[in-house]
Amino acid sequence: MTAQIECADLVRIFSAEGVEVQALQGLTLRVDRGELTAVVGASGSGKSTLLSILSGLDVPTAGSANVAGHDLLAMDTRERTAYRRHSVGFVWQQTSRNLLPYLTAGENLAMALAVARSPRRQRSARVGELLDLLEVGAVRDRRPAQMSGGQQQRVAIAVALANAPEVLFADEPTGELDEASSQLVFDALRDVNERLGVTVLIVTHDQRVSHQVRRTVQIRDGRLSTEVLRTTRLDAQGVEQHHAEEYAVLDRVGRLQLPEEYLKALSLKDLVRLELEPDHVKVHPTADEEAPS
Ligand SMILES: Nc1ncnc2c1ncn2[C@@H]1O[C@H](COP(=O)(O)OP(=O)(O)OP(=O)(O)O)[C@@H](O)[C@H]1O
Repeated sequence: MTAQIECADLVRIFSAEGVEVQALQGLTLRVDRGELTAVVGASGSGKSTLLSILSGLDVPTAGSANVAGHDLLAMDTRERTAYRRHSVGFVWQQTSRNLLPYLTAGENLAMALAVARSPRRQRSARVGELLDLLEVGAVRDRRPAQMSGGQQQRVAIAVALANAPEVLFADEPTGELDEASSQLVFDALRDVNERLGVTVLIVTHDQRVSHQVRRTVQIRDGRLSTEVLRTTRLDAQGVEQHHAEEYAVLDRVGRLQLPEEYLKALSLKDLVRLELEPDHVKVHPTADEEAPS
């Protein structure tokens, strides 16, 4: 498989009024071409910082980042603009960032196609095709305020696909939607991923996204901590069974983050005792009297 997004040891330090904040602390992530992946994490974990870097809006303090064959640290301003215009697409949480309020769905899309330099004579047909793909052909002549939240986001996905991007980034795409509309938007993202083969990265604080995608990676304190992989199998009756398994991410130097509930359940802190067994590693809490003074 070819990597479509590859970040290694990403560090981003912000300095404000003499205080340093390490938003990313050595984050490593690989997403293969055609994958549909979600990045989840609590507020402040570093999700927006990662997305700003991947979308070419920000540069990391250290590490490497490569998207669709572009080295994001080596690009000059012109290459950065071309990268954003031709290689990647964006869907943001707020409609106002995705669609112009005074244009209809069709006009928004036609404008995105013009910016993407799509041949003029094919534009009208492309508008129809993309709106139909997202099942929002019926709102072609409506302005955003005349659409439901779910329709706005699906039109936004159509607009994001206007430049036929290799990678689609979606930042909290369901943040302002109810459960039913969120489902439609996730279905739409899954559909464009499957039908067009575009690599999709969804960034969200909503843990429920892991039911919607095959792979969910969790950021904690600016680093990947766990990964949930969902698989679908057919049972003996031929009925689809979904199975989700959570893995801890082990980085190149052997660091891993234990899930917070494990730390709490066994009061694990500061020092733990490790024991190597033939096929696994045990982690024991250290009793106070055991701990070196
Ligand atoms: N421009 C900045 N200057 C200073 N600190 C920043 C800046 N941007 C982000 N941070 C800090 O970096 C850390 C990670 O922030 P980030 O916005 O990436 O998290 P997040 O997971 O996207 O959070 P949220 O879900 O609330 O948007 C936070 O501690 C944040 O306060």
